[in-house]
Amino acid sequence: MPSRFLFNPELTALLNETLASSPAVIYRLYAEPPFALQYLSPNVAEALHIEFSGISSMADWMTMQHPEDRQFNYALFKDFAADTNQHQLTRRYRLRSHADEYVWVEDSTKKIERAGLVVALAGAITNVHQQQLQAQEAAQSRRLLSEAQRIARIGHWVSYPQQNRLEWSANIYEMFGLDQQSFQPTISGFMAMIHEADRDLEQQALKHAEETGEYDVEHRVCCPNGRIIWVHERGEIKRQPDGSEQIIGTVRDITEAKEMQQELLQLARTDALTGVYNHRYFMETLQQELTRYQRHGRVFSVVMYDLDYFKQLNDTYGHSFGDDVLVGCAAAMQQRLRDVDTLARLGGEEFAILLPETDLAAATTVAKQLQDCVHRLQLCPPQQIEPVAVTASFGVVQIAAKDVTRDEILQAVDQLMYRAKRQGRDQMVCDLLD
Ligand SMILES: Nc1nc2c(ncn2[C@@H]2O[C@H](COP(=O)(O)OP(=O)(O)OP(=O)(O)O)[C@@H](O)[C@H]2O)c(=O)[nH]1
Repeated sequence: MPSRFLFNPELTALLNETLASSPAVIYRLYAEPPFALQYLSPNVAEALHIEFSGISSMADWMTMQHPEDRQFNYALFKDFAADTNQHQLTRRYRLRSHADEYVWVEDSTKKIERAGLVVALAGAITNVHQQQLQAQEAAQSRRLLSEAQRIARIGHWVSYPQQNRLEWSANIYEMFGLDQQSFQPTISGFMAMIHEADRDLEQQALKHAEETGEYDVEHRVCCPNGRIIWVHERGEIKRQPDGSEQIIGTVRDITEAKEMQQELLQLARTDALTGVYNHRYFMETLQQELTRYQRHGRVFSVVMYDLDYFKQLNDTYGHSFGDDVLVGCAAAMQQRLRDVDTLARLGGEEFAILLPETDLAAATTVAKQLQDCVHRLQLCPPQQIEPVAVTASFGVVQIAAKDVTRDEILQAVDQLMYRAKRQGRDQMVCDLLD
């Protein structure tokens, strides 16, 4: 025990006896540098596992501290002692133990004042080693989790539907391009960020969650910075003892995967040479339109066309020029058609067009305009000045029987087109399929 006490020895003994088994080390210092020690409770070795002999001032205490904590800690302490507005200082630092290891302690110092003057500094030091290690471990786990979530583009959230309250992990703010300090998420605010076209999906997912407890949905989010991203959300409803609900979930940025999926889907639907739809997609779309007609009587027509004397064109000007004609012709047609129409290359130089909500008269008008498009193609073969005249033969059919199949439709329009070929080409043959 330090022997330099100002107190009455009897009182000191009493104090030492009282504090001997205390978990906190109690001390008292002079208020002026070098902050000499007035009193130190006798439990230092037991409570903090450190060797205290020879400690008589703050400077000595400093030598016991971890080199990384020392400077910062002393500066903090001196500022506190000098600052008349600061009455208490609490900080954590490491002290060298008997075993030459460092122990985390929490040191809380208060000013003792008499008649407005600081006469001493008194404090308590407690061993917080385990607590600090656990806190550091927890902080490290949080950092790792956050980092892993950032890499995986995942965030986690908790929503409280009854209170319109939403809590987001830091990654979500980053994902949506929002500032965590200034943006306050709410359920209604987030709902407003969901892409209009996906709101029904979201409502269905919420309804499903009410029934099953599980929430699972993919939708787009319109971020305030103008970016539109795709996310996959999964969650579980937790019912609280007070009857309220809480949904805990994750959100994953799947924009890249979605874009790739869309690209692949587009590739799978597209004819590589001309960029218009391919045979398979045309057949799917035709089936859908036929089903709509059978259910709701929504009228539609199909046009098929085939370029005339295309073999001759290939043979004369080369296959590559033939390709240019196919591409140029498809592009001209596409430009003329509506967004709802489906232009597809069925193979070779044969194309088909699905015209929803179009009767035979309107389909015939469209086919005439397409025929003009072909006539107007101004494509010059290599080393030629004059463009080549291109023509096509057209078959046009309006579906007027509900019991037909899509193969029968294709067969019918194909026959009409071949009739146009037989009748001399560069013309169209139109009919009802009833
Ligand atoms: N350049 C090019 N030619 C193709 C392509 N696909 C098919 N062809 C050619 O198109 C030609 C079609 O010839 P045919 O079926 O006899 O038809 P056509 O010469 O247009 O005669 P009609 O249709 O009766 O007027 C063939 O020579 C095919 O090789 C293609 O992708 N590019």
